[in-house]
Amino acid sequence: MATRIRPSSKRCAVIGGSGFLGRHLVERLVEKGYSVAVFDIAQRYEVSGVTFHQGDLCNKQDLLKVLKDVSLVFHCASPAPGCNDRNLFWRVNVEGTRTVIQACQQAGVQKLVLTSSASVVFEGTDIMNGKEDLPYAKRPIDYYTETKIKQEKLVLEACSKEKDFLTVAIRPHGIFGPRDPQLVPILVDTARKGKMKFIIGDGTNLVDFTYVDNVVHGHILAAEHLRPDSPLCGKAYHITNDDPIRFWDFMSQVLVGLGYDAPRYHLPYSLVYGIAMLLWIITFLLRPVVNIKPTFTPMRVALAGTHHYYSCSRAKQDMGYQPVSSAYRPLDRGKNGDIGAVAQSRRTGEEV
Ligand SMILES: NC(=O)C1=CN([C@@H]2O[C@H](COP(=O)(O)OP(=O)(O)OC[C@H]3O[C@@H](n4cnc5c(N)ncnc54)[C@H](O)[C@@H]3O)[C@@H](O)[C@H]2O)C=CC1
Ligand SMILES: CC(C)CCC[C@@H](C)[C@H]1CC[C@H]2C3=C(CC[C@]12C)[C@@]1(C)CCC(=O)C[C@@H]1CC3
Repeated sequence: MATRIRPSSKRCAVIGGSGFLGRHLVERLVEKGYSVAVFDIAQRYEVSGVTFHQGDLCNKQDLLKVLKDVSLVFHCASPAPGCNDRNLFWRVNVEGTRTVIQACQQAGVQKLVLTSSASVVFEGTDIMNGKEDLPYAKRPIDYYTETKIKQEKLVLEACSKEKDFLTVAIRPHGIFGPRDPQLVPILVDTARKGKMKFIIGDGTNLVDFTYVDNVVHGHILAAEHLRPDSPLCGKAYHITNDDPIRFWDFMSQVLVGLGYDAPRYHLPYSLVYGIAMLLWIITFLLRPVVNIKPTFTPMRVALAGTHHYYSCSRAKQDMGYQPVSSAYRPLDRGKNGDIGAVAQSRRTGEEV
């Protein structure tokens, strides 16, 4: 029987490596001396020493070409949470992740680190200092959450010491930082349309917004601590700034920092949630005729009006996690308005 030569543990692949989080992860891995292959449906940048492979993760043959000589895989690809296409979410997050697992096993990959989401336990009601043992949402609030739950279960259940295939899931929440395609752009777009005048609820709800460097750090620590004898095998880990902030303070600081007015007038949470639900039903019924994208989806309203912050004590205990960038407040924006650039400058010492 032919023996397979194990690739170096510093050879890895990042599926979804062209995305926001993926690119930060790739850059940090390169800094740490890893040799990195990116697999993504699109190539959006170039980094010396990184190889790019354009392909769909639902295609096993495409994946096998890249995974054949890596020992570690990070899977951080997903359709954008705001997209409302159930078939796409199922195809990529569920069927595609099944294909990723099979391809990893067939190629002899030893470790798979999944980017899951803390939203897998969020049902639209308050979560305060939530630990990883909270049950998965029984009534997921949207297709994104529904398929992230399935995806996480698939990856964690595939963990097998006998098969020499170890898995772990990282659950970040509300990631922000340089090149964020979602949080600040959606917020600014909403403000430009004059729709950010209202505070949903009493405005005191605490949430986690997590700086992208911390999320990257959590992923790499998880990969490096994932061994057959470690407690990480087949487990999920919250990664946060360990510094929850009032949702509406964060929003106001970003908006005021960028020259917009802070939201001022309060609206009752249940009223706004009810309207968002009604709008969602109407857009669903009208979808065969016209494709409308409401700004205030039930998921966004729920996130804006409830507490949702999580404990990262399991990550501290099992992998020595500590936030690498903590005392950041979004008011400290750069000259160009890129709030993430400020936190990055704290790390690099550059002026922004
Ligand atoms: N941004 C956030 O606040 C949070 C994100 N996450 C998770 O983090 C991960 C990364 O998210 P972001 O970087 O924010 O998103 P992103 O949209 O910037 O990156 C996702 C990447 O996946 C790629 N991709 C999508 N479908 C693919 C397919 N079929 N085959 C190959 N590549 C494909 C896209 O081209 C993109 O480059 C996702 O799994 C997301 O669920 C979890 C919690 C919070
Ligand atoms: C329209 C306003 C009420 C809200 C504008 C800001 C929102 C765009 C963001 C506030 C919390 C964010 C968030 C996510 C996306 C962007 C927000 C809704 C996620 C859903 C991204 C994917 C995840 O896994 C969980 C995130 C939770 C927080």
